[in-house]
Amino acid sequence: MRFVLASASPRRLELLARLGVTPDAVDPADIDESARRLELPLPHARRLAAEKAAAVAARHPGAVVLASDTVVACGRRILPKAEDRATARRCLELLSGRRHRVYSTVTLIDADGRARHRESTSILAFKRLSPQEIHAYVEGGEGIGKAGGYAIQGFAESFVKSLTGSHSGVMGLPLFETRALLVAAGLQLAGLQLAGLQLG
Ligand SMILES: Cc1cn([C@H]2C[C@H](O)[C@@H](COP(=O)(O)OP(=O)(O)OP(=O)(O)O)O2)c(=O)[nH]c1=O
Repeated sequence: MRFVLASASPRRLELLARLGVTPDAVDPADIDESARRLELPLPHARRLAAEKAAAVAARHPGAVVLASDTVVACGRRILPKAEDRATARRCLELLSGRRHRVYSTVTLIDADGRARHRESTSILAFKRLSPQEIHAYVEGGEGIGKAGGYAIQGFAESFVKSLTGSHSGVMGLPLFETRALLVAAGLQLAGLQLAGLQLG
């Protein structure tokens, strides 16, 4: 069975490797990720994971395709993926001293073309960040290319006063939900087998 990861994110490939899964191909969907007017954060994340999976499945008939989307949200507001320093700074100013949510959605299309979906919601509280801390973090560049302008897998973990939910979900691929989808599609998870654990 061919397995295709529909993602350009190196974090997703790394996280998948923790489940003992190496895709046969990595084929980023490259779809329009802009939010629709009045679209709320979770429906937005659901729609994008589904659209990424469908776009890539169309290019790989008969393969199992996994896609994911991660959205950082402050209330009803979707924070952008910070493609430059000015955007990253605005995101951190907004997140400073507040609680926010991170939605990570996963869609898996199996070899028969059936789509299954899971999602994880995390609630994080950031410490209050001084202008100097924001400046230093943004100049360091770690948050560039990341939703919400920060990377929990890096220095930004030290901004997190509390996290309820999924650390891997915040990074981009929630492993609990992903494992369940892979097992349901009949993929062999080497890590679990080596450990002699039961799947399912
Ligand atoms: C909040 C947060 C996000 N991110 C990353 C994960 C995702 O790569 C990115 C969110 O953007 P996404 O649009 O979910 O993913 P992507 O465009 O990078 O990759 P693709 O659509 O091809 O799968 O932000 C972190 O790495 N750490 C974090 O703490």
